[in-house]
Amino acid sequence: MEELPIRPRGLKFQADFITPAHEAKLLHIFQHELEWPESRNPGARLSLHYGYTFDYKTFGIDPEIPYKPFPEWLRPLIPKEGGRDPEQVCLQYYPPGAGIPPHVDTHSAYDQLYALSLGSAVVMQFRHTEPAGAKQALDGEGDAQRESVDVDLPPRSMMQMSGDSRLHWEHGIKKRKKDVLADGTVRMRADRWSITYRWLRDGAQCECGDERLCDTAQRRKGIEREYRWKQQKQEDTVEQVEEGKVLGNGGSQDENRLAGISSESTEIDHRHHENSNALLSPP
Ligand SMILES: O=C(O)CCC(=O)C(=O)O
Ligand SMILES: [Fe+2]
Repeated sequence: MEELPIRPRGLKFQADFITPAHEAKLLHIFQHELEWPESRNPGARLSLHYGYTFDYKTFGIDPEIPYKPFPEWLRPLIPKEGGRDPEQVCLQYYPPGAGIPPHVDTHSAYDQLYALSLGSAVVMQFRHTEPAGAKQALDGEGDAQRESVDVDLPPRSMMQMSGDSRLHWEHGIKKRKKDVLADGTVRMRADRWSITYRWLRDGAQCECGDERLCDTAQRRKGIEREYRWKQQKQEDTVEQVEEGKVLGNGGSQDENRLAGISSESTEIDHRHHENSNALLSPP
């Protein structure tokens, strides 16, 4: 696959991964043979999952949910570069006007990531937030700087998110019925399907260290903070004993929670975390 010569780096692309005739057969299957879940909100994105289900409590495969074998039509659509079959494949349907909020696919859970587009073309936004103080001349926003890049996803194209595009940029699709292209053309959206392929990361820990986007880095930071907090508490206690002060019971439950850590970890669905600056609770 060819890497696109753009920021974010690491975005690889293959146009015409399948023929229009093959695509037409798939769309027929998607529209007439598959049972889609009932939509809670009319006009929203729908998802069907194949393979294993990831458990966000244990950060491993959910043993409660049986493996769902890949259907025959899916087999020829699996990218070969992955080496082995992906552990998880997600088919999504986007009616015109549907989107997916900006997110990064959970770092610790998943390693490689590919997505095949079918039906309508759509514009996907990649965005990157540079922490305050970084030199790049980007759009200023508060103390951080945000860069946004539109990537057009034509039908039948396969995209791989690797490197920066996988780990350090968020991606999403705006909820709207039309896209405005780089040359100003307004393009109406129609029905779109995508197939996302995910390979589980060995050991379920990511080493990228990006505290904005990486759940492993965020969890480690939380544990480190708690450790420092406990150390400090111990040192204070020793000082108090030495000074002959009266001791409390070592801190209430509330105090023992991590200080200053928000934990809004929004899930797009059960297999997939929408990014937030989420910090997980200590294990
Ligand atoms: O619809 C797509 O092309 C990608 C969707 C996505 O970002 C995801 O499922 O994680
Ligand atoms: Fe994603």
